[in-house]
Amino acid sequence: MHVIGAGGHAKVVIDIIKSHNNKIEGVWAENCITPTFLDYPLNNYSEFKQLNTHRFIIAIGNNQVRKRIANELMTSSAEIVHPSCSLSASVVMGAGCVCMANTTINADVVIGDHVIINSNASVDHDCKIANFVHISPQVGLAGNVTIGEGTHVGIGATVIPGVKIGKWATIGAGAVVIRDVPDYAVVVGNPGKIIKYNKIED
Ligand SMILES: CC(=O)SCCNC(=O)CCNC(=O)[C@H](O)C(C)(C)COP(=O)(O)OP(=O)(O)OC[C@H]1O[C@@H](n2cnc3c(N)ncnc32)[C@H](O)[C@@H]1OP(=O)(O)O
Repeated sequence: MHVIGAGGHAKVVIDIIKSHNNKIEGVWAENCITPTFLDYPLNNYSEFKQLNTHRFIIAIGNNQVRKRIANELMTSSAEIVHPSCSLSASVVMGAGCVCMANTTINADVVIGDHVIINSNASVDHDCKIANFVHISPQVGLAGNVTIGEGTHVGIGATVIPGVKIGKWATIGAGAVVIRDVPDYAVVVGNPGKIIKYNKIED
């Protein structure tokens, strides 16, 4: 498996790949400031396309960067699921997703492409999570929550049933979201309130 990215998120993804006894075939980064990453030689991402392989994971936590690279590569990529993840058989998951340790994803959840479900997060029945979303560690999504493309739900946030969160929004760490959130909104606190809007071109 090839890993694109050489930051903290990539370290955790590499651990998951190794937990399945799969080999790390190469690590690739846009800015190779060091010759190695962990124990692996660091390769320049600009040369990755020439490999023409679908055995890769985009291990970059930033949702916009992950989307740009996914659009550049245009091939399906692997999904990485930690062995401790509790995944309902009815979950539908797109390409390039990462589910980290101790995540729970319950019945009829639909997850798009290149989504991160981070450690100890809980995604309950019938949630719909669009492409390039990041659900941070310890997040709790109740049933029937909808999350739009590119949104980042911060560590420890909670979302009550049926709430719809728009695209490229940010939910602050520890927020309790009890109302729908518009596109690009940044929401913090309990109950969650909008403090500003992201300036993102998607
Ligand atoms: C494995 C991993 O590491 S996964 C990564 C997980 N990362 C996260 O969970 C990060 C989540 N990010 C946050 O919570 C951030 O604080 C954000 C995105 C909500 C806001 O960040 P910024 O845009 O830099 O806002 P800034 O720090 O200037 O704060 C603006 C105001 O909101 C308040 N605020 C910021 N974050 C929060 C929060 N989580 N809860 C309550 N209030 C908050 C600040 O106190 C400040 O209030 P003030 O104007 O009265 O002083």
